[in-house]
Amino acid sequence: MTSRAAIATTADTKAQAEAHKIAPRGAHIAVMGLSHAYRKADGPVLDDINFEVRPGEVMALLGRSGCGKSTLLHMLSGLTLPSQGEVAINGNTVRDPSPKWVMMFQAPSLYPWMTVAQNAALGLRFTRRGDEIAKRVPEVLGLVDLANFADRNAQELSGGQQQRVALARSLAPSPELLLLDEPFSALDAFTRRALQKDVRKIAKDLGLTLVIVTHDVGEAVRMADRVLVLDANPGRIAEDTMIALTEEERNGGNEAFQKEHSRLMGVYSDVADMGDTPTENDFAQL
Ligand SMILES: Nc1ncnc2c1ncn2[C@@H]1O[C@H](COP(=O)(O)OP(=O)(O)OP(=O)(O)O)[C@@H](O)[C@H]1O
Repeated sequence: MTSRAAIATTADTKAQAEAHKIAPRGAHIAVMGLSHAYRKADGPVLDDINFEVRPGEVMALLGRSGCGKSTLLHMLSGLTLPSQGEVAINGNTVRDPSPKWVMMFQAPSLYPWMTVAQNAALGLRFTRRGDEIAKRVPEVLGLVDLANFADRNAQELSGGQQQRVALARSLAPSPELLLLDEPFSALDAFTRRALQKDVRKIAKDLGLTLVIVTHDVGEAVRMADRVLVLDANPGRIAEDTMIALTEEERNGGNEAFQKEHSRLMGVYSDVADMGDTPTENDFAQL
């Protein structure tokens, strides 16, 4: 007789295989000698940035307000072109936005009068892949845990649920790369943590590459395999560090997490010249 555990394992494997069919392998990113000035007179916002992101890696860009994180993310997406240097994705220079790399922002920007399913379908409509909607939308709503909300109006959802719809809309065209610009910063702590965990899991299950901009050390420790800490005026990479935690440890409330959080907080404090070290209060928020 087949055991329950065996059935569960088969189902998991099938779900994973399906998930891998949904999205291709994550993108490889190479940033080479990138510098940028919005206006010559103001001097560079970013100066000589060089790094690579491996396919399937989750990378956090951590830095103080104004250090150029969003500017760098816009350059990864092709929304802004650098004054010098280049971004290459899978070996091709990025010159324009593409449905293969999608951005998510703090505001989910849904159409409130449309249903969840209609909003989730927009990415496919805009890329003229309307024929895939019937199959893809239920798949991505399942991934973001909103399968039962397909027919609800977007305005009836909570902020966290709306961000899940925005995520489903981003995932529908099967991107290789997700670029997140502080997407959870307007949410309460519990909703934020649930989304941090789920987005990392989805990226890992699908093999997507993920780059997230944040100034929240806890978010970087929970989500990232690797963190680039940016210096300001001009923005430069001051530290490139791995987060060595298991998936379970990333949930917080354990010694390994607190150690990584404390270490990264120390690095960030030094780079950002905040002159403070982690306190008991910082841990109270973990
Ligand atoms: N379109 C623009 N035109 C001119 N200057 C800009 C433009 N966008 C950003 N800047 C300037 O570039 C610098 C970096 O801005 P950016 O938004 O990239 O920083 P950030 O690290 O993402 O900040 P935050 O965490 O507050 O969002 C800032 O001094 C900002 O004023």
